[in-house]
Amino acid sequence: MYMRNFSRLFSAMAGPRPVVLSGPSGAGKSTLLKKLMKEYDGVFGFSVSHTTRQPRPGEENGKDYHYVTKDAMQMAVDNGEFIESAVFSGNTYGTSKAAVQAVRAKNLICILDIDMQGVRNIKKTDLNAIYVSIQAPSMDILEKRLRDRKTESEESLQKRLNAARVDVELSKEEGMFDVCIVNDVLEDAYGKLKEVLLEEINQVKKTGMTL
Ligand SMILES: Nc1ncnc2c1ncn2[C@@H]1O[C@H](COP(=O)(O)OP(=O)(O)OP(=O)(O)O)[C@@H](O)[C@H]1O
Ligand SMILES: Nc1nc2c(ncn2[C@@H]2O[C@H](COP(=O)(O)O)[C@@H](O)[C@H]2O)c(=O)[nH]1
Repeated sequence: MYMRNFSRLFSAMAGPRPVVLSGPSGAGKSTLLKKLMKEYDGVFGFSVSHTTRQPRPGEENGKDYHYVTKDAMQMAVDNGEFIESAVFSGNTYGTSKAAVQAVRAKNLICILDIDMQGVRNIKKTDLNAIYVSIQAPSMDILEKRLRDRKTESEESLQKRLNAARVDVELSKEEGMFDVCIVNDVLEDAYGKLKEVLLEEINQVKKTGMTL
């Protein structure tokens, strides 16, 4: 029900199409979106999710995530504050209506970095997003990247690798994604991502200049 209300409110706000990045943990979504936001300052805005997981070293509350307790998250979900929420690797994550509206109010391209459950739920809304799957070249490379990132305990790493195996299969479903980018050489993957988003980028740049 709240999803439909949100959709009505959202479709009333014309603007650039949001971009959903999804793919296994460690595939390189954050790396790619940070490059995009740095190169196109004033074009993209990140939808800051809520999470019950602990912040990693270097992550900032309100910038990378809104870090909340399980109780606070549950209360906000029950209040209908989220467009979607999902449990991933033992923690809850969610996209609030406020996070997306904050970006859209500035007429920026809203980027969401969400898991496959989130993709399925966002697809039920009127967000009219561009869905981009980011994949690692292989499970071995994915595991190496996750281990080298040094953010996960062995238990969390195994949970993420298990989720990744499911994720890889689900992402092959017909019509799930508009495009799939294999993030092997970072600059090549980044080039492909820019190519996919070029039309939206140019539109925002053009509109920005006439404001
Ligand atoms: N093309 C690449 N080649 C080598 N290493 C990469 C490449 N892309 C990203 N990495 C590295 O792999 C690790 C995982 O990348 P990143 O954190 O961006 O993944 P993610 O998909 O956002 O993961 P999560 O879903 O867990 O947030 C990071 O240490 C990053 O520096
Ligand atoms: N469904 C949602 N998934 C989300 C959201 N924010 C992040 N994520 C996904 O969670 C995993 C793990 O992220 P990490 O930062 O702990 O490594 C990753 O796949 C993200 O894409 C959200 O709001 N909703």
